[in-house]
Amino acid sequence: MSPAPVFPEGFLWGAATAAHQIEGSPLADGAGPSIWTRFAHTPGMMLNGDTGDVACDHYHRWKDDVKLMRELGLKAYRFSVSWSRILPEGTGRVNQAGLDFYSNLVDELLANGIEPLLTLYHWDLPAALDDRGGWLNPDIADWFAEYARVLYRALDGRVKKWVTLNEPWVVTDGGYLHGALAPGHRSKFEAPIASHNLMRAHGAAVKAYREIGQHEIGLVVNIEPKYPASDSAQDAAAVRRAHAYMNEQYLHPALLGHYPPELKEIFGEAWPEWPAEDYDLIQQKLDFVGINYYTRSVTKAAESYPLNTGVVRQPLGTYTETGWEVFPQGLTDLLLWFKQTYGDLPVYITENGAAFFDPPTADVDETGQRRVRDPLRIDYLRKHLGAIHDAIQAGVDIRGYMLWSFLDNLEWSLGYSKRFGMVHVNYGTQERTPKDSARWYSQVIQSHGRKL
Ligand SMILES: N#[N+]C[C@@H]1[C@@H](O)[C@H](O)[C@@H](O)[C@@H]2O[C@H]12
Repeated sequence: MSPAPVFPEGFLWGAATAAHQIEGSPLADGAGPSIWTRFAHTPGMMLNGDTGDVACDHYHRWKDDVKLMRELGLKAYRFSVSWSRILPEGTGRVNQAGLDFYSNLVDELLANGIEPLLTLYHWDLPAALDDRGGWLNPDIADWFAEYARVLYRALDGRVKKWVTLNEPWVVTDGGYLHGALAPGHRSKFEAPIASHNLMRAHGAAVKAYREIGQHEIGLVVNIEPKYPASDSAQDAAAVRRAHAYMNEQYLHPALLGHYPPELKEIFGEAWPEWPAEDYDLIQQKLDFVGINYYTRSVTKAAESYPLNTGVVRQPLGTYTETGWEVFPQGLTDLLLWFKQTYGDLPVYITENGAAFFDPPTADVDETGQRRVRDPLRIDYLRKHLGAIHDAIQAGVDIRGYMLWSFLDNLEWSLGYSKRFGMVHVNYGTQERTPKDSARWYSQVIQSHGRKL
């Protein structure tokens, strides 16, 4: 029997969400529309025509949700702020009601012994800024820093862990290259510009934090290990391109001050030469990096735009509802790569979880209590926490784990069709029901990981 895993003293056990995915009421109390308010109301963009107009109604149920977090024993909660609740036009006028919402949420978390981790940008750009070019306009670095300063001045001290951007790769790959996500652009020329401006904005926000803040700030990236489908030179080159495009495109400029050379190869004429001062702005000292991990990709050379790579489905693999292979070893491999490439910067696993089929309404067990059995999710979480522990044992400085997600929620353009929550949401009644995985995670937290 292997000894029970031991996680470091102070390891932070939590869960994560994002504003547009859970709050609902996107235009309440003076808030301005975001690109997701617009995108969701554009016919054909969202599965089943779902929108974030109601979502989990967290905008009204936040106190009960925090109470449930405490009952489940969460020590931390990662959430995002909707920029257009704070600055309805994206810059200028501050909407005090929006600021009050998040200030009250932070106070309630702290009153319940839960540490807030605040993400400034989780994809819901103010529509008013998109009208001015959004992430394609270089001025957005200043706009983002202005927004960040409003929050730093209002919340720093109560919030001690800040994140600038969530998954810049998804913002550009989904929103500017392939068009599946807001604002729905499809341009090989726009994607590198959006990526670069996201990273400039990240740097500007970190720089602003150093002038105002007293605590910690970092960047959250979604990265996944790329394994070659064969030992051919073509597949090795495909892995190199896919790895650079997803795993190095944002971490390299943020931590090393340059882009991987493969990006010029991938984008060709669409890859600009950036001024040196941009790299100085982007490469600001960080206190941590957040890694969102879900799956791996077994990668082959293939005709595709613009990477010329393909993903090979594994015949003996286990796959989630989103078609992602369950591969915990990939998380250990990735964390070891991170340490080897970027050094001993502290890491939080800021998202990890899986969508498996859960019923739209909870069952009722023999005692008359609502219940949602989700053994596949428990197995997924147990194995990935084991993979994290292996990386810790190998010397990676991992400081915490934020399960994705606290609640079932709006899975962006997939609507409510995918359930990632440890807590089930009946979207008809808004009833919350902790799934078996939530009860299991409570035990993990209480035992500090020994009861994996
Ligand atoms: N898909 N999926 C689940 C999850 C998504 O819901 C989050 O908003 C993103 O940060 C990240 O993509 C991961």
